[in-house]
Amino acid sequence: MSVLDEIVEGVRADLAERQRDVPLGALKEKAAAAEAPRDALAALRGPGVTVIAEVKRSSPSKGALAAIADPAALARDYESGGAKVISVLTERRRFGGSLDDLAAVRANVGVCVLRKDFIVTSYQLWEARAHGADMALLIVAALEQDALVSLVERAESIGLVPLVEVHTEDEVARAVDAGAKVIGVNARDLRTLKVDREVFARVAPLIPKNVVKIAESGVRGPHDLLAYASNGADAVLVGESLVIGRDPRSAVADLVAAGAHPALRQGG
Ligand SMILES: O=C(O)c1ccccc1NCC(=O)[C@H](O)[C@H](O)COP(=O)(O)O
Repeated sequence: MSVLDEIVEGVRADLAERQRDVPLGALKEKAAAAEAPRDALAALRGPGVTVIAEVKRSSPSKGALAAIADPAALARDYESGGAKVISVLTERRRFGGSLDDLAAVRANVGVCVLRKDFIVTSYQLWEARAHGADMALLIVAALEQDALVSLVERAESIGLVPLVEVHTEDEVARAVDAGAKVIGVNARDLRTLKVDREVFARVAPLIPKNVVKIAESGVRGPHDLLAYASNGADAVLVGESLVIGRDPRSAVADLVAAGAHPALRQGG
């Protein structure tokens, strides 16, 4: 069984418990009462390279990264550094996250919020919206094509922008076929955990021009952002290097400054 399979197995077990505790009807009522979603597509298409900063306590590849007692405070630092989207890992077993983290971040920042998890059912999309998310991650490698297509449609119908994650050329074709408007190329192979920053350069040219392209994983600082941007990234998603550093606000500000360089794309 691959790491991804193991993670998804745990996610399904936790999900079954939540589904017993909170009926879908109650979740839909909570989603209806939530603040309207913010315009994530506009944030991603804005000028410069958009920085998506992640709240990440631990990971299967590195184990514990940072305690993050107050995810909302970290998210506020990210926002004041210039991040336009905050990614919140809500998976519990391997990443130490929760839906409470998502709600706390939503309540404390004005920018868009992404639910980063291993979403396999529409119930999780309703959870994301009910806890204030504007975007939700859908990982192509974790989904059959029919499920991917219906989750993309369902996410959009409830006001979420789906970030459809790929790692290979074939997965790009599946994401495009599913109607993704935002595709993230993860440099990390979720089956082996190996990070290869060259994957973006190889795979991104296959993504249609009108689709937002996000480079995920492996950004250690401005030089990596610039390399991804030179290969067409509209945004970068950064976790580990921000949470292990001493000053996440300045680390985000440095990335934002690099991404605002006039030689790079200027939005649209
Ligand atoms: O981070 C991991 O080890 C990991 C393992 C298995 C599935 C997903 C994993 N990470 C999720 C992510 O995609 C990253 O958190 C995100 O792209 C940020 O990456 P990084 O900046 O390298 O922390």
